[in-house]
Amino acid sequence: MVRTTKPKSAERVGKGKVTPMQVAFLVDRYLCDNRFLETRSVFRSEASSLISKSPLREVPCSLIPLDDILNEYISLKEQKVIVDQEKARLDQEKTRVQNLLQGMQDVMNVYNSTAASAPPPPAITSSAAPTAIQVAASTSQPSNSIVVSPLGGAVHHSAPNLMSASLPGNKRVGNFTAPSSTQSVTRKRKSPEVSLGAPPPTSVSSKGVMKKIPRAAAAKGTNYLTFQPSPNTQTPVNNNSVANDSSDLTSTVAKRLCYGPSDMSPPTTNSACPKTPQKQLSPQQEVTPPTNCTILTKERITVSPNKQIGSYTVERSRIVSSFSPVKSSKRDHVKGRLNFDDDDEEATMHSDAPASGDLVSSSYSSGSGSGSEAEVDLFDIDFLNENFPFSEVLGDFDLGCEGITDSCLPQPSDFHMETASGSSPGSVNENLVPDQVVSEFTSTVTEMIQEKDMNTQGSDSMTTVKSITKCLRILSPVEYSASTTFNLNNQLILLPEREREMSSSGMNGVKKQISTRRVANPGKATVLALGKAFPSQVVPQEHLVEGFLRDTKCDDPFIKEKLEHLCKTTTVKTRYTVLSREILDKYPELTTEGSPTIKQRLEIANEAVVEMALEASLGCIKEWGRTVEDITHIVYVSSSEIRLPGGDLYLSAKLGLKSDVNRVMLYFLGCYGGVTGLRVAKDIAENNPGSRVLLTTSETTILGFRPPNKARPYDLVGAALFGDGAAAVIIGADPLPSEAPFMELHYAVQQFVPGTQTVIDGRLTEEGINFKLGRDLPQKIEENIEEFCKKLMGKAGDDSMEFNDMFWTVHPGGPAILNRLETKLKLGREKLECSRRALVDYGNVSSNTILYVMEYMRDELKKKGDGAQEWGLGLAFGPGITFEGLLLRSLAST
Ligand SMILES: CC(C)(COP(=O)(O)OP(=O)(O)OC[C@H]1O[C@@H](n2cnc3c(N)ncnc32)[C@H](O)[C@@H]1OP(=O)(O)O)[C@@H](O)C(=O)NCCC(=O)NCCSC(=O)CC(=O)O
Repeated sequence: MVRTTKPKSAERVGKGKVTPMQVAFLVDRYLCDNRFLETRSVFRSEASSLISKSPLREVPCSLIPLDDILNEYISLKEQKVIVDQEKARLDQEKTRVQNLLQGMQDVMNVYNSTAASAPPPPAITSSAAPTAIQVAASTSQPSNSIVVSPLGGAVHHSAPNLMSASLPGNKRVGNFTAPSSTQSVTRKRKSPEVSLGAPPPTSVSSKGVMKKIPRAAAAKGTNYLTFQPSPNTQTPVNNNSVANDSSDLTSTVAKRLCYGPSDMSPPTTNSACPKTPQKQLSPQQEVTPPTNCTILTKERITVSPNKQIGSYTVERSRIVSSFSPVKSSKRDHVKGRLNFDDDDEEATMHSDAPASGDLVSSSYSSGSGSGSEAEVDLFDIDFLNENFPFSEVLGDFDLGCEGITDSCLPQPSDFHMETASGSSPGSVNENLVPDQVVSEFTSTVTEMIQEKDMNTQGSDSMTTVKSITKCLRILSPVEYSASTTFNLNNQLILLPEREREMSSSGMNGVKKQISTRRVANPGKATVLALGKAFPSQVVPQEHLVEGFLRDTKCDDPFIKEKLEHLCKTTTVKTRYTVLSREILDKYPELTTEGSPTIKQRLEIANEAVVEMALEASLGCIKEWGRTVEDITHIVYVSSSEIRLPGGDLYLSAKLGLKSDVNRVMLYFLGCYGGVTGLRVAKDIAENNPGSRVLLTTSETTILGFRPPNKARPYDLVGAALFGDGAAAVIIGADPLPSEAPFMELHYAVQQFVPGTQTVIDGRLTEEGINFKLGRDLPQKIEENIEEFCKKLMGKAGDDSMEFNDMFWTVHPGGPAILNRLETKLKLGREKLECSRRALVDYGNVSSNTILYVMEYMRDELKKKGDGAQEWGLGLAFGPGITFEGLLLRSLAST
């Protein structure tokens, strides 16, 4: 037993843990052991004060040799350096991983704000928006707020003086004290203002219409007469705008109102995603570390980013075995034998300072737990939300650390990696759908320190083994039709519909259904993205008559009354038009009956349709998320331009498509052209593996604008019904995980009704297009539609399916057509709701309209979730009379 009195603090050396007396004994022992007897004698006399204070005069025999202590000290120092280096390296790794995860989260946020958001509607805004609707003053009076009708010469103080509407065929509305057409067709709709009038006078483009208004000028609004919108009214367009504006896919143009003020308020962006508080992961179970110094940590986090239904699983398994007790006791042994205060006969005592072994293990053992597992529904996590705390959840996630082959770390000879990690870090679930895994990060950090050569007493050895296998698997962000199950390795997997049965009967492990989203049939064309665009001028229906009649210098009360009636019964509330005050100023001959103006009209139209098509295509490609280089084919549909080469080439060039993109131009099909485009794109996509087809439709009514005439009553129908715009979709089969198909084009049919070719009769003349619209069109459609629909339905392979079991995406040629179809097929009132909404919001925009309806239908099907129908029909009608039909399959969540 070695005892000493407690040293006074003033006598302490260094941190006060070793006393001069203890050192003196060690030196004395060293001199004795090495037989430095003379020196020892001198030392003993010189250090007699220290030695004499000790109750022991002689060095205890059991005192550990100084050499040994120093050797151990050096060894431990070396270990500490190694550990510090490793710790620094792991910190770097951690930073790297956190950056990586941040990047992933950013990508997810982008995904969230596009694919997961509802598509935007056409301009117009919520009445609640803090907006002043502005009406442009005449371009000739840029600085005042009075609207001047250049045609009538009258000065008006109200909006009805403004704008024009243009219509296809012979039905056109005139009188365009419209805003300068220098406003871009494609201006962002985020502007809080809906401007009605012309921007500051700008030089009129030689080409006519679509020059962009300088933003600053538009913002100043010096040439605008400002109207306050009614706070209590909101057009359906507004509703849709708010509901759909999040995707930012469409032309976000600051629209100018034509023909006066409206109750429209500016478009708003609605990209907010519901933020759901995250569930806390269940706390890890604390376990008492066993006494073996092996640390095994295994974490697997499997996340399905499907926000609808999903699962997030955290699996942590750690076994922490402390170091060999011998190790710590060795140190204690050393210390103890120096400690003269200890009561223990063996002079062992516990140190306040951590043992060197603790230094090695401390950075890993803190979270020691065992076999904990947390599982959280993605309903509550909102994985794609920007607040999803990836980095928090993943904490000290280690990626890419396989190479902990730091040469300074001794490798244990008896350590097997597989044993430690418990799984192969690189193993990929063989049950996953090909291409479904977007990314997988697996990392194994293994650290092994074997202290073999420490000069310690006895058989002490220290072996530290740390293996951390962490696997983050991000399944396809596509809301894939799948059931979820866990494979043998307990990895979460998603199975497509066609594999579900197999999984339910034969799969081992836990099976858990997290998503029932439908998968497109292999090889079938799907709609992968959608975009739309509109020209700058907005035409509020209630102001159309006055402006149109003024611009066309028509004062016939009969025509006025009839047009007013039709403006109401068409149900249209807003339309967009290329034709503007500026154009009418430049081309006054457009309002003169019989004047040869085809050249002027084409000058305007050719440029305008391509510009709108460009904007719609860009929005669509943005939503799609891939690059223009990935577009292999383009189908361009328009009945509003004529030139060689056609708009397909101009559009391809402006988009920067590859020069070997395969182009198809579909001219002058009329209102069914959008569905024809879908059919052609479908054929291309299904017959060219890997192809991606951009279908763009673009129309303006400028070719058919002309003054009203009693001899052409159908012109008035057109004036009250038609609008301008563009739309685009990407079509492709076998979607990639990064793509988000929402509709399958399952089957397509075109058919004409014999003997009806004169019902819609369009003729190109020197004066533009004359478009005769037969009164009997709704009836002809009614008579033939049922058989046509049944033909399409039959391809779904479900004999029991009835019309009301499907969703209906129908071109809204006019209310009479929709009403007759609804009555004939005994459809529920809600079945044609999307068609009616598109008609109200945009009017009949010819070939584009079906795509606007499809966009609304996409939203509806998503909203319905489980209640959404799987099968639907897409229908459009036009000259011929031609029916174009598609059997559609919704891929929305169910
Ligand atoms: C236009 C309507 C909204 C009007 O409905 P109403 O409820 O007012 O009642 P209504 O049908 O009696 O029509 C009102 C007045 O307009 C006249 N009227 C209606 N349609 C007419 C036409 N095509 N030609 C000439 N006049 C017409 C009626 O004779 C009547 O006049 P009076 O009182 O003097 O008797 C509706 O008829 C309708 O939706 N029609 C279908 C429009 C259409 O054809 N769309 C397809 C566009 S072409 C297309 O989409 C494809 C393509 O372009 O390729």
